[in-house]
Amino acid sequence: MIEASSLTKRYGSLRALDKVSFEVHRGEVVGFLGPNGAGKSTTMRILTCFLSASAGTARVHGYDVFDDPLDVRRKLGYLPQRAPLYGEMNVWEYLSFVADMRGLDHSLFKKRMKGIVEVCGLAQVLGKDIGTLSHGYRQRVGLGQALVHDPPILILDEPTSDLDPNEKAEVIRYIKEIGKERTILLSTHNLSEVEAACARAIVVSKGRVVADGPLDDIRAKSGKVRYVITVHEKKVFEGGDGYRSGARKPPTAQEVQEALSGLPGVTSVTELPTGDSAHSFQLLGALGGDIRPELFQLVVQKGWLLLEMRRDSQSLEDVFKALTRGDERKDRGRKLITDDLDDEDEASAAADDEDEEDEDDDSAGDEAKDGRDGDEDEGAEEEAPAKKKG
Ligand SMILES: Nc1ncnc2c1ncn2[C@@H]1O[C@H](COP(=O)(O)OP(=O)(O)OP(=O)(O)O)[C@@H](O)[C@H]1O
Repeated sequence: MIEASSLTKRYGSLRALDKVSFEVHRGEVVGFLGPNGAGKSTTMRILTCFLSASAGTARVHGYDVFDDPLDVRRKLGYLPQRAPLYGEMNVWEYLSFVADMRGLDHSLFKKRMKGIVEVCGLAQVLGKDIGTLSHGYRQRVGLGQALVHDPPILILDEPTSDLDPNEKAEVIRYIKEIGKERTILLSTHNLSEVEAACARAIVVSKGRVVADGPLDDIRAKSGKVRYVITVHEKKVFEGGDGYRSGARKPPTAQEVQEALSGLPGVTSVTELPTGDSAHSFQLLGALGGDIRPELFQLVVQKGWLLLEMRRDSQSLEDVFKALTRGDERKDRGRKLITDDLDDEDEASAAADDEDEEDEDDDSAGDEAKDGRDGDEDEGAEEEAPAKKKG
């Protein structure tokens, strides 16, 4: 449904995308992950025909984003980072306006609205001015506008940024619902959202794809497995049994740490924050083995009171950090275009750079014109639609 092939994008001397390639298949909800400045929005804006690539190709639902932008736009709904909303319109008027722009006749729009209102949770606010809505509701309206023409593919650029935790959870719930029948590419910084909504993720760092696959495969990328063990620090049982009796003294954190570090296969032991009455440690070990039996034996032998023991592959967050380490907002170290341009790239770079000097996030729609498609009106439609008079 989405196919990006060696997409490269230069902004002046900065190579924002460097041969980005991936595919998204029918029915998938794919997380598009990366730190600030990794190139997520740039990729999404190319896929949605708001920006032209400096090199490479992209197809959406079989249509080329450069050659067939109108067909591409018919097949996809796009929620940019800042949803294109008009504060003084009420929700119904706004969605009806978007439907007009999409060429939907009114009866079809009304029919569609039933589903959209339900799936985006808009029933309570249809008559309210958008300017008076909370961020969470505005994002739901943004989702609604992306769905008006019933597209099979949705591209959502950080739809939950700026939302409070409750609003985030709500919007993710609606995205999951929408994802039952559609293909979705969802960019976010929030790893728990990816874990909640997606089975697969693509991780980008410094303009390159550094991981692409099912979440479990990405978690396993570190090749390490994590154990968490928590023992009680001073538990005394009613009947006098527990640490107070016999030789069993409450263990100190140092004692526990040393004993855990001595287990075979353990590569690192880190203390985790806990309440006052427990010692908790994270252990890293090789993916192949399982040291839980040895852990259990150690606990028994030492007479510790075990509160928790679990084993999981490293968290997505750990792997994400490892994969994108050194990717900084300021683009330090990002490859400059003069590094390794081929002749063709170099010839077009100067012209592209001139075109792109004026680009900023609010000038959507003015970029798909550098010789690839030139369809400016359509480009302006989604991200900054011209408002209808009257
Ligand atoms: N119009 C532009 N002109 C010049 N540089 C740009 C422009 N848009 C983006 N960039 C740069 O390109 C790189 C990729 O930006 P992009 O917005 O695609 O990243 P992102 O992963 O979406 O980041 P964020 O999560 O912060 O939105 C960044 O270094 C950014 O500063």
